[in-house]
Amino acid sequence: MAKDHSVTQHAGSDGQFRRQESTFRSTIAPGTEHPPEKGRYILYVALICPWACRTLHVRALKQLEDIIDVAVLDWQLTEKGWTFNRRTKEATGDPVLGKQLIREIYHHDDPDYSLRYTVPVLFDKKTEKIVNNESSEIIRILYTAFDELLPDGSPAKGKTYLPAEHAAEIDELNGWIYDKINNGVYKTGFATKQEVYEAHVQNVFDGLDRVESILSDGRQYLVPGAGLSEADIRIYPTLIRFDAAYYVLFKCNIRSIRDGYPHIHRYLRNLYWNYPAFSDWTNFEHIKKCIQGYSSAGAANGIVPHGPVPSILPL
Ligand SMILES: N[C@@H](CCC(=O)N[C@@H](CS)C(=O)NCC(=O)O)C(=O)O
Repeated sequence: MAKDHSVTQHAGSDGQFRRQESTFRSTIAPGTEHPPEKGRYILYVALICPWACRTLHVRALKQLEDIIDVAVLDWQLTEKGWTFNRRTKEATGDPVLGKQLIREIYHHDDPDYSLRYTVPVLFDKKTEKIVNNESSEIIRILYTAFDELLPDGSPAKGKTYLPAEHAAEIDELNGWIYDKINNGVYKTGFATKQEVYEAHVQNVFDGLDRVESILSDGRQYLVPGAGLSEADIRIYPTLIRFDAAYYVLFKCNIRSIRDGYPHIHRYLRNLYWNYPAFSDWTNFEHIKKCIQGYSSAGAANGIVPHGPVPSILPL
């Protein structure tokens, strides 16, 4: 059996949080161990998690709701990791193996697995194996792997969010947005030394300043020529959680999006209000509860912060 690590410890002795490399990195393709098949795969997710939600947004954009199943975990990251507790109406339990904890899914595949038990997990119900636990790869799998199963005439068929002619530009944005914003908020929030926190919080706001300046020409998408693209899909889950969660929980509070970044705020509300694939899979209740979930040992005292009110402003 794998030895346990501490789920609640995120930073090393130098006060720095370093995200581990995901280890399940297979794909879904015809003729492989994991061929595309309706109803064969399930995504294990927590709705508080931005990495998991990017896979849900793509699942919805690609109209794969009838093809790939979803299991929603409880909102709280406990000392045993994510659980299948069913305290909210969204929580599904584990419909495949009937497990109680996400770590049991990992150990079902690999009894020796001893790294972090993260979501999302893309799981093959037939082989009972984890296909992939890296969201940036899962979304790319979803762009194409199931296209042959989509009905003819479906606008999602053949639609990729990484068009070849814009791939380099999207990758360039992904690189620094990951470092400064997506992962930047975690590096800030999990820092356990003041000077480490100070450096990272500045980095987050440098990143937001840069995004604000890109969007200041009024564009609706980060790469206008590509329309909605992976760059937007990857930044959205962090931006939508920013004021409700990261501003409070991770002390990313130099400015809020709502009051400090008019162009990002406009851009974010456009994505939320005009794309059900984003809003349907944005659950502010779970997002706000995560503050309680992540801070059980800290000053949160089990209280879920009330604001911001409303959770998102109208367009
Ligand atoms: N590289 C992974 C990161 C996923 C990740 O860190 N998920 C967090 C939730 S937001 C998690 O499950 N954390 C549990 C833990 O670290 O114990 C991905 O993008 O898929």
